[in-house]
Amino acid sequence: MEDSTTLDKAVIEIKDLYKSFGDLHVLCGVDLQLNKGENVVVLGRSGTGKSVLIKIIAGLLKQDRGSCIVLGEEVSTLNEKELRNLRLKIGFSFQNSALYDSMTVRENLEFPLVRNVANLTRADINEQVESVLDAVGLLQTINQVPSELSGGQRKRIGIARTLILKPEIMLYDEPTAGLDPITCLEINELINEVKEKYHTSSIIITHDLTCARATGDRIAMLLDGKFLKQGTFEEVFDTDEERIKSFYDYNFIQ
Ligand SMILES: Nc1ncnc2c1ncn2[C@@H]1O[C@H](COP(=O)(O)OP(=O)(O)OP(=O)(O)O)[C@@H](O)[C@H]1O
Repeated sequence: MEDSTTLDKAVIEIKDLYKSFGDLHVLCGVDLQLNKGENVVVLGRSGTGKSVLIKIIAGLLKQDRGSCIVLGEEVSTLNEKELRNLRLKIGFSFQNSALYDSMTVRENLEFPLVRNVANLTRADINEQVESVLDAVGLLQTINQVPSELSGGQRKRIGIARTLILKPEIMLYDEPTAGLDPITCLEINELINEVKEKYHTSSIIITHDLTCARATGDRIAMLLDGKFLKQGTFEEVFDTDEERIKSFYDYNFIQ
């Protein structure tokens, strides 16, 4: 019997999810719950199906079996209009921040706002752009173009661009990939600040254990198509399970 208080708190509820591509069985009975205000890290080696999982959550792929309920709605049953509405409540931070190179930071941030929110005055737009830039610590870059920014700064602007629509859920795909260790720490801090300031619930996809430890209230370890273990960082890695131990050792001896 489900606990109704737990269900009320869930913003994403995935149950017994399966996804194959021909003979390639990628997800084989995945269960995952993201609660309101929580950061869940999905850890797994390359090719284990982390991106496939994110795409099912975003309605970009359909599962073969099982359910994926996001903000109370089974994603696979939504039509295009319903999907668009749902996606407005989800902020996607992708590996390449995909900013528009020809636009300034200000214009990059205005773009999603003007496109998705009706009846904003010039003052509203300025206020929201400046507020979100301030939140990511980059107000001073407002008139610069992406090519003048560092990789870490571009990542922050990418996050700001998703935050400007005030999403309830953030999906971070490899937020620290390709960044130097200090910048990685700054991005980890930012992910935690976003949770506090914007009250988001987040799934963070990574194979960076430092990021996982710094940002995850809970870690879910994806292996062979299933979550092998879920818990705090210590709970997951304090184990005799060989596959988890080797994942840990490999990451820290690189
Ligand atoms: N549309 C698709 N058609 C066929 N195979 C696919 C498709 N999408 C993903 N796959 C396969 O599913 C497997 C899981 O891919 P996925 O991109 O989810 O891995 P990942 O865990 O995100 O890896 P990485 O960390 O390298 O990004 C891979 O073998 C991939 O080739």
